[in-house]
Amino acid sequence: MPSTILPPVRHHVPPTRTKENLDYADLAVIDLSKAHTPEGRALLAIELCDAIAAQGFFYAINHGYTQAQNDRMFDIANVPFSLADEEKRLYTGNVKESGTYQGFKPRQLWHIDGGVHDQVEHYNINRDVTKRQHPKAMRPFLPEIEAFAQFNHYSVVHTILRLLALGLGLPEDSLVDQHNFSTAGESSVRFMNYYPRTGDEETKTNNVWLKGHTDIGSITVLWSQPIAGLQILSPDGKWRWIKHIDNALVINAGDALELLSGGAYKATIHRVVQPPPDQCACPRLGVFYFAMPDDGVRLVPHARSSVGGGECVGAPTMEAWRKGRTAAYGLVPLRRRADGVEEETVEGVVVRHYN
Ligand SMILES: O=C(O)CCC(=O)C(=O)O
Ligand SMILES: [Fe+2]
Repeated sequence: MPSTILPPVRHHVPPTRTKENLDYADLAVIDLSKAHTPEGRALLAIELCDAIAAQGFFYAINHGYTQAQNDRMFDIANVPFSLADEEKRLYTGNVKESGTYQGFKPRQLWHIDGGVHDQVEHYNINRDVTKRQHPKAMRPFLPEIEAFAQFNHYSVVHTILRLLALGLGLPEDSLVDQHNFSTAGESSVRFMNYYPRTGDEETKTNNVWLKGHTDIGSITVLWSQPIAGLQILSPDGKWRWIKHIDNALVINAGDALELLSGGAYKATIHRVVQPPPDQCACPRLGVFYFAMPDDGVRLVPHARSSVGGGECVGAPTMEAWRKGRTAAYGLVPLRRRADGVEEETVEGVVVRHYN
């Protein structure tokens, strides 16, 4: 029988939530425990499609992970950021050449604005945790990280994809069949740490830490954490804050889902800005699961869906899309439109960045 004693890890004490009265987005809360029956899924599919059409982002609760399991993953998430710089360098991925974020994404890689680069570090682990070597300090936690990836993939992402397929009038497993856990692809766990910036960096970027963007993959699962900063572009054109809910998931659609659904599920534009004054001095630790279709999936709409599709000449595969997007993001000059939105073209598709 496997041991139930988990390797020790320093406890990450989450900062208290902000007392500022922020303009929060009013997001739907989807109760995933209702997805266990076909009747429940039929009802949830309607709720979910309405939520995605209204705001693009939604919360998921009753997903099956306890608060204690969630806390433990944040403790583990903090481990890579406490390593010595030399160790971090050894495990830094070559983002531009490889078109993947596996390993460390160092600070200052991406240009944000006015010559200022990011202060975001992340450590990315493919759901196949054996794909790369990990720093020694991370190795004791790999079985838990793998179990966490499986939980996100099967219990959260597959559940959502079934509901989304139903919403398109497709057989329930149509999208699930394009997101296999063991097929080549880049669905990954990401631990992310934002470091406070200088006043000069804040001024030159208008307090933007991560520019307005859409995510590359199909579904992003963000494990809600107390430091405010994430904002979504609401349908009325205003940026609104995402509120923290204990042990909830904040979920959104990305580019790949927009392409597979023929635009029925839009990739929502979001950004990260400087947290409010009572939180802005703390590093902002995040835990994510970025789900992507399998590398070989061509990003064309499902032919039998209610939005039609199937024919999309020259549409990229997921592999080409994720590599093209990753290699370009924050690293290539952008075309600035008269309205301030910046553009680049990846695999023949126009990608926009918002400030
Ligand atoms: O840190 C956050 O809250 C969001 C990060 C994000 O949007 C991303 O990594 O794509
Ligand atoms: Fe994002």
